[in-house]
Amino acid sequence: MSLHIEAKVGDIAESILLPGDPLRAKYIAENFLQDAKCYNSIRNIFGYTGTYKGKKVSVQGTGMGIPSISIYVNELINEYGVKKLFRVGTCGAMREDVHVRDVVIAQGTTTDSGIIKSIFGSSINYAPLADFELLHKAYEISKQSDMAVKIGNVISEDRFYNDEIDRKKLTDYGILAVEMEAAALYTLAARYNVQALAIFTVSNHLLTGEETTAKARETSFNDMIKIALDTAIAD
Ligand SMILES: O=P(O)(O)O[C@H]1O[C@H](CO)[C@@H](O)[C@H]1O
Ligand SMILES: O=c1cc[nH]c(=O)[nH]1
Repeated sequence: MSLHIEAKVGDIAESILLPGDPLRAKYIAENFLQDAKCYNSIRNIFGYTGTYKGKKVSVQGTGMGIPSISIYVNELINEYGVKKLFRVGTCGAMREDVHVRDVVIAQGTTTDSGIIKSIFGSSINYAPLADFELLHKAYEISKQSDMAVKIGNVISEDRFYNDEIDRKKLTDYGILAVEMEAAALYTLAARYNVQALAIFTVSNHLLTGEETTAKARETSFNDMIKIALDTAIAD
């Protein structure tokens, strides 16, 4: 048992999906995994282990923001030996060529979070990147299934409500979308020499104000979840 996860060592698979929303973890366990068992309910940040196509996979909520995901990622890697981590999150589209319900995969992340400065100081602008092997597999899987996927740079912002950031400049420099955790996932995965990939469903559009209905979101979430699970079990 770690401080925030009550599982025993061995209860959590080496490959894990990480939604921010603990109820999305429950949804994934109930709809995609066989024989899923809940191993964590501390703070209602649920975690489950089951099988997908015969292989052991876990899914763990991480909460919102870099401080929260950092706790779970640290404990999963260092206390439970997790090796492949897939964030399955929602994001807000920032460009016209990214649409609501698209799947976005973060090849790299940009961030205004203090995590980079707190590790590297002010003279290094570290670039948190996806694991290339996982990114390549996820891209191939999405192509085989004809899923619309955009791959590129996303911004992991510290504040959900942020009207002071220069979004025009960020989109001019290629940022596709905004979310709140991937930069920490990629930075910690690099630090501990494990593999990580962040996959998103676009839940809203920052330019048009468009949002998804709960039902539409569920279907497009499913594409993201399938890409993550099939990549998680690929050899
Ligand atoms: O849907 P999740 O995975 O929580 O991700 C996004 O949604 C939350 C904000 O509503 C933040 O955690 C953001 O990164
Ligand atoms: O962080 C997030 C996640 C989804 N949509 C947003 O606008 N921001």
